[in-house]
Amino acid sequence: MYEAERDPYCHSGSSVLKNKAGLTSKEALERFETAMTFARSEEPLPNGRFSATHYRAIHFHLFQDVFPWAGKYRTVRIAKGQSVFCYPENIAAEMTRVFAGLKQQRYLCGLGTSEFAAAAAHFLAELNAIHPFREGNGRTQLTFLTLLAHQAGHPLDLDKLEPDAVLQAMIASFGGDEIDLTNIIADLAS
Ligand SMILES: Nc1ncnc2c1ncn2[C@@H]1O[C@H](COP(=O)(O)OP(=O)(O)OP(=O)(O)O)[C@@H](O)[C@H]1O
Repeated sequence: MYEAERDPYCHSGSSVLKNKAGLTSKEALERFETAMTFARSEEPLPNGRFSATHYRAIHFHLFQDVFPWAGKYRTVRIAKGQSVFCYPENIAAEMTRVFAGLKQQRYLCGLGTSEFAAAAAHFLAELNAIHPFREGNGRTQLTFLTLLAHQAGHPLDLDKLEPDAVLQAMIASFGGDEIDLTNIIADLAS
């Protein structure tokens, strides 16, 4: 049923997201997205209190040149592979819940590396299951995790990051298995 619905984020008859540059080819949009988000990632990132508002501000910062809805929660249902993400009507409440949990855990400060990695993996798995934005969730997750890890005293060495392994670990985390994701974060943090 969802597959048959028209995606208001795309022009009719196309699967390319409407964008600020008016690009209509998937490849051109990907190149544009990569260039613009890279340039924005080199700028100072928005300061914030590691809240849902802060998370949205980071998405806005990275994607402001690309999508008119940067920083805004999606309004359509989305899935990847077998993973069906949070329905749009529940996103705001779920984001509030997950970020309240982060606050309750004192933003993961004061933990040893393995405890930090396990808690960060769980947080990331929950964020991924929500997938609050129509696009750009992965880049926002990684940017936010980098900031969170830094302030928690476990700065990440992103040169060690292996995108394929992270993707497999994220998919496993959707099914409730957070071990690989925990190990990857522990490795990046040490
Ligand atoms: N089948 C899946 N199940 C669960 N999570 C998935 C699946 N496929 C990809 N993901 C996760 O979804 C996120 C990517 O989401 P999205 O495509 O919105 O972000 P992006 O920033 O546009 O893309 P990317 O992270 O690939 O640059 C990543 O964290 C990725 O690990």
